[in-house]
Amino acid sequence: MARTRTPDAPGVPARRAALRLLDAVLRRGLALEAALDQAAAGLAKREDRALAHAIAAETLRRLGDLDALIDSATARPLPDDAKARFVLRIALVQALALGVAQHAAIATALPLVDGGPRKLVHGVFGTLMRNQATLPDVPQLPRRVVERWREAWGDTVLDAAALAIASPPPLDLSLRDPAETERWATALGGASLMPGHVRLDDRMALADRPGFAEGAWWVQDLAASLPARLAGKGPGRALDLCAAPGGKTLQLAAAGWQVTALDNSESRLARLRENCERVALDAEIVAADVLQWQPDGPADLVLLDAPCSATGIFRRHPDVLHRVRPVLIEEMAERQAKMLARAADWVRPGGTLIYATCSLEPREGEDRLAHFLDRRRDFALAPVRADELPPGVMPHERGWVRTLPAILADKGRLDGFFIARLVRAA
Ligand SMILES: C[S@@+](CC[C@H](N)C(=O)[O-])C[C@H]1O[C@@H](n2cnc3c(N)ncnc32)[C@H](O)[C@@H]1O
Repeated sequence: MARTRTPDAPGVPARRAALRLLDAVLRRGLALEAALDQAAAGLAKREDRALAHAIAAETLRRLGDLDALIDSATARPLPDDAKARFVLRIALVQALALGVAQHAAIATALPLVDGGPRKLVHGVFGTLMRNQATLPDVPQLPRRVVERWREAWGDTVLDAAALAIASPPPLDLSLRDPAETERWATALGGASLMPGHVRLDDRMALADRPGFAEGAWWVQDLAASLPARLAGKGPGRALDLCAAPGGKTLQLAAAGWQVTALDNSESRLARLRENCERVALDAEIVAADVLQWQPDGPADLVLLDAPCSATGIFRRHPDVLHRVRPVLIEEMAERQAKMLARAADWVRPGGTLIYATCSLEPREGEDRLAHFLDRRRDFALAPVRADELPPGVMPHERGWVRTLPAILADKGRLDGFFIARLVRAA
């Protein structure tokens, strides 16, 4: 006979959704954002959905430290996938990182154990609280990430990456009109790191901020805004490949390009369309697969913001720290090589190709560029100059851009991006 569960007390459904989210990321390898709709399906209130997301995201940022605490308080380590471990992570992260009162954190977590070891969970949580357990100031990164990034970038960048997840990332805005940078930085109470950019530190709702309704700006990480900045100004025909939700489309359109924005995700294109409408900028929108589609003719500019492991945006998407494995990186690198080969064919002689990924994996950046230049003698790097980048960000000596979490450390840091600008021989 099916067991009926007594209805959850207030506060429990959000924690149950957080548990489903963690399960989706850690046991099924899904992306946090992709799992959110299903995990939070039963939650009527937006605040509950936001709380479930915040608990899961902070748990993923702090996973190693939470597990170390749990292991310090159990006689034998709980299996990695034990429900008791998941529930303890959820209770502890609330009490130690999210400012939830201890009694509320444990009272709303215990019902998640269902028929499991409630006493054990209660006991471990109680012991840690009595011992005044704390989380370290600098979170530990997962071992696999440490190994990969140490080899690629060294210890300084690794330390910066750990520090980068200790505090919430700033919110960057791109302005429709860079000439109005000072005006909007003042009106929004933010700081500008280069023309057309404003950085905010508070978490006020976007729609309540000056300039939102009139479409004066859109949310876009500063590093993510660099590829389209490096395209310069139109006029000309631009293909924005893998365009949704459209940050770069808006930049290109605002800079005077006649943009065709292509993506294979209808739902993400719907957001691109909304963004274009709000900001009153125009683009031709195409729902298609880069690996199948053909344009009518060549373009002056092709920007390929290729799908990637997204490990460069680990501050906002900490799930990548746990679910991205070498096999996924290789799959992505292969797809990027195919996309880049097609994108290159669509650039007119003398035109520009920009390749970008929000990844901290050289396989998706530097290696892709080397592989491409080896095969396409009709393309050469158009070296990026320091004065095209925010002060404090330098191009690589060979002309591409690699942003790392150690850059602009005192100003809120940057996401990890790789950007190469190439020209096709005339
Ligand atoms: C890094 S995101 C793009 C971000 C976007 N350029 C921006 O600035 O807002 C990568 C995009 O690639 C799209 N994508 C993945 N595979 C694709 C394919 N085969 N053809 C077209 N788009 C694809 C995804 O739907 C996703 O929107």
